[in-house]
Amino acid sequence: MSALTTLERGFVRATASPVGGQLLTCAVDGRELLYLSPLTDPLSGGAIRGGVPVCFPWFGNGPSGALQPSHGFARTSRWTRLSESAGEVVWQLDPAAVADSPGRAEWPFAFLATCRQSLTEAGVRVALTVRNTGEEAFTYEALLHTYLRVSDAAPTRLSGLSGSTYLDKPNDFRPTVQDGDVGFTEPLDRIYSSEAALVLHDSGRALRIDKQGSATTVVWNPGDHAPADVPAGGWRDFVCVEAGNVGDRAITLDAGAEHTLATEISLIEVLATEAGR
Ligand SMILES: O=P(O)(O)OC[C@H]1O[C@H](O)[C@H](O)[C@@H](O)[C@@H]1O
Repeated sequence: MSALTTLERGFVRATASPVGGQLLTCAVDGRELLYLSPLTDPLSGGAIRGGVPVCFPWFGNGPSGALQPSHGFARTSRWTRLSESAGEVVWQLDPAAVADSPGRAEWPFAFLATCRQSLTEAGVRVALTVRNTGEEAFTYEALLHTYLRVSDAAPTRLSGLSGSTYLDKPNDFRPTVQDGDVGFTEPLDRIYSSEAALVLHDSGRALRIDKQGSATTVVWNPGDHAPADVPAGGWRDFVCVEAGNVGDRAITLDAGAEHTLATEISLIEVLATEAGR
């Protein structure tokens, strides 16, 4: 298994893994924007807990609720590094790379996926392009499952979703309208219908989350019931804000068509408390 890729542009540094074609870390002037669990191994071939996993061609267990692996075969597949420069890496996944992957038989279409990770002046842009290289139309879900590092999830607030409707997963996907900022004082798992840009207010800083080609945003924090590859209390170290097209906003591509889903994470404000540390 080849090593991690490192990127550098100005004050921004990042690392990425061929497993999942996945961005792992991105620091601006030494301030890490992404969470990466200390219990995860980015080269083992299993799902990586943290960074920006690429979920494709389905979200969760798919429209039927029965598909495996969770979030599709792309995140545990080995992607090919197509090109690399100091500030950008492009990964590619094609049918040959997933021929033996669990779940491939349930989604057998001809596709080409590229994931472009480009450093910006204040963070990183991740863009997933999926092309239909076959002769029949297909439908897929995709999600850039971004783990944003925070100093403490509990007082963190996410603005930009007020007035949007979300499906509340823990409550049988009940449609609910967001009133004001999203807080993280309790576990949450929501699928918002929204194309809006967002701002995450941590106690020491603010991150801006921009999206393109994305009709849904998933917001997730597991609270104390975090998966086993998150250390005890580790839920406080991240919130997931995930640009995607899932559920009834899945993408259908005709033969030869392509679609790009992108998210850009930028450090926009550092408060005195963090600037001094
Ligand atoms: O444990 P994973 O397969 O990585 O999934 C982690 C989480 O991803 C998304 O945010 C889903 O909305 C959650 O329901 C899921 O628990």
